[in-house]
Parts: sequence; structure tokens; C-alpha cells
Amino acid sequence: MIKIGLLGCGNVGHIIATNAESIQVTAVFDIIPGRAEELAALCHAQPYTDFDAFMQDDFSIVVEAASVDAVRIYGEAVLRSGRDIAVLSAGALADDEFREHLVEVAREMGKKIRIPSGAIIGLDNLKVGQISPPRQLLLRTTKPPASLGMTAEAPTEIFKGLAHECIKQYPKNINVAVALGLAAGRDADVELWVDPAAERNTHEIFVEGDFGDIYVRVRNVPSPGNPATSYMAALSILTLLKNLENPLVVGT
Ligand SMILES: NC(=O)C1=CN([C@@H]2O[C@H](COP(=O)(O)OP(=O)(O)OC[C@H]3O[C@@H](n4cnc5c(N)ncnc54)[C@H](OP(=O)(O)O)[C@@H]3O)[C@@H](O)[C@H]2O)C=CC1
Ligand SMILES: O=C([O-])CC(=O)C(=O)O
Repeated sequence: MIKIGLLGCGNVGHIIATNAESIQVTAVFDIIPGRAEELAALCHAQPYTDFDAFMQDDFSIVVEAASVDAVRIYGEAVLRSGRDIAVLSAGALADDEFREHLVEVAREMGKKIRIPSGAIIGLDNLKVGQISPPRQLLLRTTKPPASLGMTAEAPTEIFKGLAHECIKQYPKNINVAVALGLAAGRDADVELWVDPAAERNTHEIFVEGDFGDIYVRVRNVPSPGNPATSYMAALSILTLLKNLENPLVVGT
């Protein structure tokens, strides 16, 4: 059974720790002591608020479900400790210099940085874009305004531009756009909308290239502990972990 260290004891951390059937969460880390202790008690793990002490525990992969900042602060140390890292806050990798450095460290250590599909569908075959670059790659995301901590009277576009700029303004809301771009091999265009009538987090993906054209719409149920985060993002991490040791690999 794979032993994991969980970085971030919020909403996704809870879903992972309380649905961990084919994995064992041995250690949990959060900057807030109460959160680490509460989650550790739920999954019989060891709680940590000191990162160096956390890294001394027994696990082979760190699952990051914390923040873009957390990836920037701890990502390299995880890889240098000889462990893989699964990164949900993929927005951290929008910074070319940071990403290239982290990938170089992973290569040097023979370790992997794993990005789950998170709250969207289709990252697997969008990787064809790395061979045949898409002419259009657009993500249109629509969320309830409250999930971004704002109010709106009508559907409102709050950002239009490239993913690497959008993630700087909305680091808790648009990690999917950066993951999309990393899969397809180019920065995605993003339209971020808030809609007071929206009950779900909707992601529409528009792609056009030599292979044809693609339209994907995902209407995500918000997760129980954080409406900005779609429940599917937590399921996606759990699925990535469940399949880590499966010899049968499905999808590109
Ligand atoms: N790739 C994708 O498709 C998706 C990615 N995400 C991302 O996944 C991450 C987790 O989401 P979710 O669980 O809902 O978020 P939560 O805010 O519910 O939980 C994150 C937890 O990690 C803690 N944390 C933040 N920074 C650090 C740090 N530097 N060191 C230790 N702990 C830290 C937070 O503390 P505090 O509250 O004090 O900040 C909080 O307890 C978020 O970054 C989110 O944006 C979410 C959905 C989809
Ligand atoms: O969960 C979602 O729908 C998307 C999200 O928050 C993110 O990518 O950061």
C-alpha cells in the first residue's frame, strides 16, 4: 500500500484522508496546528506544522493540496528528499523559471511531478498538442460569485487573458487553466466569469488544431468544504494515487 504525506489539511485534504482505501496517509502537514491535528485523528496519521519534521516521516509521495505558494516553498525539498510530488495547485508551474527549475531537480533526482486532471476532463489526449500545436486553446470558467469572495448582480467576466496572468490574480480558482496549458504545450487563453445564477463550477474547453476541433463542458459540483474547489478535483487526486502502481495504464 502506498504511503503518502499530505501537504494541506483543508477541503481536499479531508476528502483524500477520509476516502483513502488503497493508500495510507501516514503524515499530514498544515500551517494551522488545529487543522493538522484534526485531520490526523481522522485518518490515524501523524500531524505536523513543522515541514522538516513532516519530511522525516515514512511516505513515498507528497500530495500537495494546499496552495500555489506551498508548491513554490516546498516543492524542491520534496523532490530532493527522493520522493515524488502530486501537485493540485498546478498554477505554481505557470512561472516558466520555477517550473523549469523544478523539472530539472526532478530529473536529477529521478522523481516525478504529477499533475492530476483536477477539475477538468481531457488532459490526457490534449497532450497531442505537444506534437501538433493547437491554434485555439481556450478555457471559459464560470463560478458562483461567492466562491471567489465577491458579489455580482448579473453574469460578469472578471478576467480575459492568458492563464499565467489569471493565476496570479486568482490562485485559488484557476489552477485548471495552467494544467490545461501544460498538457497541451501552450499557455491557455482564459475567460473567467462569475454568475449569480450558477450553482456549479463550469469549465468549457475549446480547442482547434490539425486534428479537428474539441468542445468539452464540465459542470462540477462544488466540494463540501470549499465551494471554489470542485469535488471532482479531490476525486481526481484519489484516482491518480489509486492507479500509481497499476500495471495497466489507460489514457495517453
Ligand atoms: N488543479 C485543479 O484542478 C484544482 C486545484 N485546486 C487547488 O487545490 C488546492 C487545495 O484546495 P482546497 O483543499 O479546496 O483548499 P483549502 O483552502 O480548503 O485547503 C488548503 C489548506 O492548505 C493550507 N495551506 C495553504 N498554504 C499552505 C502552506 N504554505 N503550507 C501549509 N499549509 C498550507 C491552507 O491553510 P490556509 O487556509 O490558512 O491558507 C488550508 O488549510 C488549492 O490551491 C486549490 O486552488 C482546487 C481545485 C481544482
Ligand atoms: O475546482 C475548480 O473548479 C477549479 C479550481 O478551483 C482551480 O483550478 O483552482
